[in-house]
Order: sequence, then structure tokens, then C-alpha cells
Amino acid sequence: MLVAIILATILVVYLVDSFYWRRRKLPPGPMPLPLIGNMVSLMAAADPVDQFLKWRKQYGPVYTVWLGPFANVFVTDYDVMHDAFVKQGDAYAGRMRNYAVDQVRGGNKGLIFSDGNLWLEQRRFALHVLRDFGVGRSIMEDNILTESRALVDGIREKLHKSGESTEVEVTPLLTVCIGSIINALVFGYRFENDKLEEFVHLKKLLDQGVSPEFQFLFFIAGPISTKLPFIRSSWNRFKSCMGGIYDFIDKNLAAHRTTFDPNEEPTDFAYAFLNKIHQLKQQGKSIENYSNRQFTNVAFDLWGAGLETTLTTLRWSILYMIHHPEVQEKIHQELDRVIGRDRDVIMADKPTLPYTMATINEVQRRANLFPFNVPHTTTQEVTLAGFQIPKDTIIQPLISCVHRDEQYFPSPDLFQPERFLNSDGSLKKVEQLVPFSLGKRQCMGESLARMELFLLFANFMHNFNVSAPTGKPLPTLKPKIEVIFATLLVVYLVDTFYWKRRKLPPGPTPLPLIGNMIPFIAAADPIGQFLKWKKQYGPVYTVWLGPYANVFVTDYDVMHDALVKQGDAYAGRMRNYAVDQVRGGNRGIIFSEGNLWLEQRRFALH
Ligand code: HEM
Repeated sequence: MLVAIILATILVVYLVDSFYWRRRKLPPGPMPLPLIGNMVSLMAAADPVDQFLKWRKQYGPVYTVWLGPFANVFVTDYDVMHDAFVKQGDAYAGRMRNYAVDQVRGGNKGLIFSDGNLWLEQRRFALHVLRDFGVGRSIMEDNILTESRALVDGIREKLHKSGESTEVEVTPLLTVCIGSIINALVFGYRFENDKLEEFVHLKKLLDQGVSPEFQFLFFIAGPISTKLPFIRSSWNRFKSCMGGIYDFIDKNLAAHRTTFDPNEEPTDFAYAFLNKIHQLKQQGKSIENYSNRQFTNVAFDLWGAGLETTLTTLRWSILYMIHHPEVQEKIHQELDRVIGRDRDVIMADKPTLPYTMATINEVQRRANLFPFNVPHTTTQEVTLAGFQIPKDTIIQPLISCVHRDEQYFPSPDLFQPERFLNSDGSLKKVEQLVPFSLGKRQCMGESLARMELFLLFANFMHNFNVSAPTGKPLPTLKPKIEVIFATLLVVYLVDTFYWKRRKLPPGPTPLPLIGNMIPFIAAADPIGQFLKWKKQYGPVYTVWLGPYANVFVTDYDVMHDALVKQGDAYAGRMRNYAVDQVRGGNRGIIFSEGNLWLEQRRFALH
């Protein structure tokens, strides 16, 4: 009987929490299901962006969607996004923390996962270095053109070797090309000859690092979950994979240390970093923000963020050209007319190639690389579109919705480079094209990526026609979304096994959803179980009744210190939907709190 009452109470509390309490301060949104939130609707949609747009019609431009048990506030309208992420940028520039990040990266270091002062200083420093190395200027242009020529030559060589065949797999060559550009920037060398093997190994590690298994681990990893059978071996493999990438970075940094000369101008990011340390030391300033660990993580971020994004966009561009031979034809005509057949396309040609540029814009809009953005968090309480949103809320500028917004992009599902052209054929600037996001966290590699996309795409098209292999169907344009859902599942598990528990007293490991209910149900008497836990974890411990963490105080002295000596701090009550509805709010004595309770209790006692 007692167990039944406990279970019924827990169920009620759980439902109130899911359906009312946790949602009361957030913008409206679809009703989440316990545990899985709004995942079913997202999974059922062919493309998550379709579902985001539907919700926008229903709830307005700002709404809350539960990805598993996590409330995410989504901002889907350009103007609201701009007002928040650009005009009040600092308040929206936080990032979530994570156990795997802490363990593998040694804390919230680097660029993507850091925030606060470290992030601010390092972002400023990295942008400064990128500018010094000519990102947006000719030094970088020369590097990219070198890789572009190597790519074109590589494809020709393969075509030549394959004799009659006109089929070449472009991705491996394109991958080396973009890998070499980023590596030349970070460590000063490209991947050729004997270095090629190093790159193949590194790319394999990077691919493994983003495999669904490791994405999963990245989120569920916690001090306890990583010791569980199955997860432990996967976690060890994950660490060894990440370790392999850090080894590559450490090896290169060590080589730079031996050749570093403070009197010479830095020629790559690693030298610039060492130079900065040297300057700070000379000025007697702290080098805390320029530790080895910080360098390895910054290098990791530049590498990781710089390779996959640009590569994937270029692969989409080839795919769209296969699907739209009429666009390909117009690009060829423009390139032949403006460039001729005797030279490469260079950055100075950009203003004279509006159709090619419009096509790149349309590829970025349609490819919509980030259906979800990298989540931000609020660094303070904010007011957004009339909602008060608490500090530390996960919030995402959904740039993918802007790219599909009919007010800015009529017939958004069509691939139409012309939408980026004025009636006189010149390139039209459309402010709402934001593939690099916006605000303080806007992509740091945007200038580099824009140069790469233009030079590599234009020169590729200047040399080749692309089409699907004869007799084979056109490759699909549908996005792959399984990875996203695997990630969300992982996020849920991390939350249960680590995040929600990290600040609470110790206690038995809870299972998802049912928490620690099994030992209760199995025990003949729940008090016997409480006493057992007291022996194991001490007088104060955390037990999960279903999905709710309850801190239990089991010792008289501790109880007295808390509930008597600091009584006010322990006098609150949980709110409950049934109480609100039936009693018209937190009235009465048992369910009220704050001033009302204080006064009414005093009056009743009197
Ligand atoms: C087509 C290519 C690229 C696209 C579409 C792209 C897009 C993005 C997006 C959407 C974000 C998240 C912004 C946010 O949190 O709101 C981001 C962040 C970032 N990107 Fe890129 N990116 C590209 C290329 C690059 C390149 C080449 C680099 C490196 C050189 C790079 C480095 C970064 C870094 C370091 C961040 C984190 C910035 C921060 O948190 O402060 N990206 N990128």
C-alpha cells in the first residue's frame, strides 16, 4: 500500500513537473512528452526544418521545444534573432558545459566550447592572427589557389589513368585539398608526399570522432557512466581517438617550439601563439590564457570546424550542379566569357562573376548545413519577444528557418541562384542569408570559408562538367538526420547520468525515468533501504524518485542544523498543477509558501 501511494505521488509530481512547472517561465511550444520531449514530431518530419516552420506558424517566432528532457528556446525569425543575438550579443553568448569536454579538453578551453573572458580574449587573438596571415588577402589566396590547382590536376590525373571512364570520386581529393589549407594556416605545411599518410590517419580519427557512437558518448559521458560495462570500453576508445588527434597537435607544437625564433615574423598560427607567449612574458603579464592545453584546443577547433563545414558545402555544390545542369551551363558561360580559357579564377574576379557568386549563395541557403545551430546559452536573464527568459537557458538562433522563410526567399524549396541577382544581373545582397550564424558567436572562419568556397568552386567549374554516372539515378538531396537524433538521445542520457547529479549530494545511480525506484519496490520496508543508503553515502544523499532528485536528510543533528537553525531556507513547497487548479493557486497552509503562508500560519496558530 505504502509503495503504491509513493508511486502514485511520484507519477503525479512527475507529470506536473513535465507539463506545467518546467514550462511555466518559457515561451510557449508543443506539449512535450515525458522523457522524449518533442522528439517524435521531429523524427516524423522528413526534414526537421519543416517541423520548425510548422511550429513557428502555430506558436510565433520564439518557442520552446524539448529535445529529450532539455528545453531549447528556438528563435526562428530574422528580425528577432538580430535584435537578440546581434544587438544584445553578450547576453546570448554562453555555451553549455559537458563532462566529455572537461575530461578530453581539460576544461572549457579552446574556442567553440569556451565562454566568458577566456573565450573573448582567445577569439580576439585568433581573429587577429587570421587577419595577419592574409585571410581575406593575397597570402591566403595564394595558398588556396595552390590547393585548387592540385585538386584540378589530381582529378585530371585520375581521369587520365581511368582511360575511357569519365567517373572520378572527387571527395577524397577535395578532403586533402581543404585539409591542406587549414593545416598550412595552423602548422605551416600542406599534405603532400610523405605527409599524405599522416593526413589519412588524422582524417580517419576525425571521422571516428564524429561517428554516431562517439557523438553519443560525448554527451552521455559522466564520472559514473564511463565506468559502466560497454560504455567504459567505448569511452576508452573515444579517449584514444581524441588522444590521437591531440598527439598530432602536440607533435607539431613541439616541433614549432624547437624552431621558434622570437625575432622572426610568425608564419603560421602555432608560431603566432608562441610569439604571443613570448611577448606576454617580456611584458611581465600573465600567460594563463595561453597554456599548452589552450593551444591544443584552439588548434583542434580551427581544424575541426574548418574542415568538415567547407568540405560538406562544396560537396553539396557539386550535387546541386548534377541536379541543375541549366545552372551549370550558365556558370560555364559566365566563366568562359569573363575569365577565358587561359588562366585561373582569382579573388579579384569575384565582382565580375555575379552568377557564380549567386549560385554559391543559393547552395549555402539550400544546403542549410545547420538545421539546428550550435546551442548558445543566456548569460543573464533576458527579455525576448515579450518573454522573460532565465539565465543559463539553452537558446538557438535557427538560421535554417530564416533560409526557408518565404518573406525573404519566395518559393524557398526551389534552387534558384537568380534570387540573389538584381534585375541588371548584378549580385544582390540579401541580409537574411546567414549560413555563418550571427552575433558574438558568429563563425570565426567566415572570411576564410568564403575565399575557399569561391576559389575552389569557381575553378572546379571552370575545368569540369559534372553529372551522375551514366545509367545511375541522381544522388538524393535529402538531408541525413539520424545523426542528429542519436545526438539528442545522448544528450538525454548525459543529463540523467551526469548533469543533473553533478551539484547534488552522492547517492545510488538512477536509471533513466524510474530513478532509484527498483530498490524501493524490492525492499520489504523503504525505511530499511533508507538506512542502508545512509550507511553507504552518509547522512545526506540523493535518491531519484522517478525522474526527480530528492535530497534526503537522515540524521537528527544535520536535520536540526538545517530545518531548525536555518529554517527559512528550507521552508518552501513544490508547486503542483492540481493544487493550482483545485485550490485556485497556492492558498491554504499546507501548500502555500512565502508571505501568504507565513501570515496564515501565524494567524491560525494564534
Ligand atoms: C562553409 C563553411 C562554414 C560554415 C557554414 C560555418 C558555420 C558555422 C556556424 C553556424 C557556427 C556556429 C555559430 C553560433 O554558435 O551561432 C560556426 C562556429 C565556428 N566556426 Fe565556422 N563555419 C564554416 C567554416 C569555418 C572555418 C573554415 C573555420 C576555421 C578556420 C571555422 C571556425 C569556427 C569556429 C572556431 C567557430 C566557433 C566560434 C565561437 O564559438 O566563438 N568555421 N561556424
